[in-house]
Amino acid sequence: MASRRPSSPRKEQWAAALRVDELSFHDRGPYSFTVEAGQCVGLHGASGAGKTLLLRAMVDLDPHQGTVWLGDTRQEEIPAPRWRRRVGLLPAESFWWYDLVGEHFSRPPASEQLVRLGFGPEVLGWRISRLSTGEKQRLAFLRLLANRPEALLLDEPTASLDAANIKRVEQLVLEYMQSRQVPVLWVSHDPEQLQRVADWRLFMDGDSVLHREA
Ligand SMILES: Nc1ncnc2c1ncn2[C@@H]1O[C@H](COP(=O)(O)OP(=O)(O)OP(=O)(O)O)[C@@H](O)[C@H]1O
Repeated sequence: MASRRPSSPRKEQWAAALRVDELSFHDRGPYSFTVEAGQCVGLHGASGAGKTLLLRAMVDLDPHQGTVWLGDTRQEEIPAPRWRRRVGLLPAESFWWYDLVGEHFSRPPASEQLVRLGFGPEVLGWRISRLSTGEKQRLAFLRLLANRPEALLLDEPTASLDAANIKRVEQLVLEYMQSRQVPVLWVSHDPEQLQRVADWRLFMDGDSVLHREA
């Protein structure tokens, strides 16, 4: 983990921690943990353990008890769409509802980020139907960053990518996290990836328990 932090200029910073407070949903939980500002926590556990459900509850996509805090703001204090802009979820499978890539960006993506993930500006005119799975995953990630979320919830964000693009996405997340001091919760089945990106890890077992690991 020692060499993982790229240096980058400090931009706008929010520096708010993300705190999960006695969160339970369906028949799981309660879960409590904190991701500090500028920190990446890796979340792993067996398939079906409930990692995706946890992320969905954190952005109020499923019914739940307990709450989530971003700094001093409680999830239920602000309308769900606004909360989801502030706490950005990258789902394992991205959703696309318009014909063209560019129609899905509320703000234009940073051209430097587009280039780093292998795209030129013309990608904004591409049809969604022509995209490969990996292209969709990279573009969904860029769409998320373009909204400038104050916290990132990443559900297997590199599952469909080749080794070079995995490294680029990891690098971009860490730069964004560090320069804006956002908390990041990163779900992955790859222990080596979590070793590279995470400050510490949470293991979700089948008995609704989260174990903190170094
Ligand atoms: N709305 C729901 N209500 C109840 N159970 C659900 C609901 N959606 C999913 N599940 C179940 O909850 C379990 C946990 O699903 P989840 O997708 O969170 O697992 P996961 O840990 O993310 O797994 P994977 O690593 O395979 O992505 C699964 O058995 C799933 O079928």
